[in-house]
Amino acid sequence: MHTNLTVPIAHHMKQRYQAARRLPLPPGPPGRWLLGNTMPKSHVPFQFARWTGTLWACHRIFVVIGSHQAATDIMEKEGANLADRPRSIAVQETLSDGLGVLLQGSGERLRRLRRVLHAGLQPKVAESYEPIQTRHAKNLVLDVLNDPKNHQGHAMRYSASVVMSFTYGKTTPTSYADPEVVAVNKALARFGQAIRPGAYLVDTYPILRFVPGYLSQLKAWQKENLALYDRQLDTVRRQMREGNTRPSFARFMLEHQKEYQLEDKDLAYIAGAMFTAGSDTTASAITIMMMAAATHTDAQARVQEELDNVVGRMRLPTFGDQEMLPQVTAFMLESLRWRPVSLGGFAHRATKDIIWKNYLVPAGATVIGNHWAIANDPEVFSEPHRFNPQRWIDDAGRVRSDLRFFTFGFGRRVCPGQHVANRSVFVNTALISKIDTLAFSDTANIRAAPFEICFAKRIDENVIRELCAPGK
Ligand code: HEM
Repeated sequence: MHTNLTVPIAHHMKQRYQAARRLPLPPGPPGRWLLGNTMPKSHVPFQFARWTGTLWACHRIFVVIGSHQAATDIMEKEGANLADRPRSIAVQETLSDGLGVLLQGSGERLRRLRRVLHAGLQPKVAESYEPIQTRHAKNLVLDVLNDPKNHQGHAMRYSASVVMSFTYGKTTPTSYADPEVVAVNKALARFGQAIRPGAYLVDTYPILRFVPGYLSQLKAWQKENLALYDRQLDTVRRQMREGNTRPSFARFMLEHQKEYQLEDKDLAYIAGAMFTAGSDTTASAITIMMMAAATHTDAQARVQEELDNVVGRMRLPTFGDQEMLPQVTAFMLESLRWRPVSLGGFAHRATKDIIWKNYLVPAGATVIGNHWAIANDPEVFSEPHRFNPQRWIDDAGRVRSDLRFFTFGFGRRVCPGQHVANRSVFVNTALISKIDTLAFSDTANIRAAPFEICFAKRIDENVIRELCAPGK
């Protein structure tokens, strides 16, 4: 948080808070008298990263956290007072019928959901999914070699297949055109669209929910989603009755439904949430890692050297090698810091007043840890714009245990899928084929081995045509 920024100008509100609680709010960007700050319409995370501090909008207080220290002190240490989410009428109450995990407010239901998520995704269980990840990562590498242009599509197929495998025990390699994957992706796209800040005015003006027809589209999607998730869980139930299920998260929940006090609807929704939360995110992390590899060949060469030394070329790297592969781990950690998947972070809500360095984060405030700003905090990550995996390595050549980035969010709402996700990124980083900038023909004048580049235009082609027209 930049304490040198000027205070917001929604003065009357600010003074009320200060008088009541005697401490100032963290300073933020200037806003307009009475109206407070105008919320950005696009590229919200980047805009918020420039605006760290307190914002006022629509009579709500937003505290945007942009430094590593403030994230540690507030989001982590005060995690118990920030486990709540701001109310979400459009997505949580309507589209998800109050059943979603990501936007569930704090309290008894959240505790039950997180308990079962933790049990089904904790490190020991995540370890049991490693063979699934290894198998699909090998397919990903073969797909990339076969059709390099479509590497992003392959990463998406990888992530979708892995989620479907460990959630429902699907064994067949999932294609992205698989009707089931198409259906869950449709649900995911609708969720993604609805959750965009400002997508539904009803979250600012709750009265709108009484306007006839206003929420009807979301309600129709809600029915479709629930039917889809029910069908998927029913398949596992049927397989259990027939005695031919494989271990999966869904089976685990069905077997322990009583113990975790979950209703049928909860189960269907939690399993469905695995895809929503874990598919695109993982694909994006893998693609970022590949982007880093393609654009930082020196850093990648170091990873390849380590792989050659530790694993050699007669076998593939495995999870068992990770301890001995600090460069692979560092490359992955740096990719996740360099371009954080959850760029803007998810909103938490303070349920108690939090005091930080003589500032007040008042109860009721929406508190957002801005991953982009924190990743670029020069106090912790020197030259933050540089992609430098070595920042994660200590003097003894090991992965530093004293440095961390908040790839998976904060405190009590930290991503429960992190152990599964990290394994996916690790195994794909270790398996990804080498980008060799010394791959030339053995001839007097060298010729580069085939490689692909995507060109983006800087100048519109019509302008180029015009400039190149005869007589110009
Ligand atoms: C690289 C991949 C992933 C990234 C970067 C990621 C990141 C995140 C972040 C930032 C949050 C919100 C944390 C906060 O509110 O502070 C979150 C929540 C969540 N993630 Fe992930 N995630 C990934 C993969 C996964 C996977 C594979 C799963 C499931 C297997 C998963 C399940 C969830 C769930 C259920 C939540 C909601 C938790 C809650 O609100 O209490 N995520 N994730």
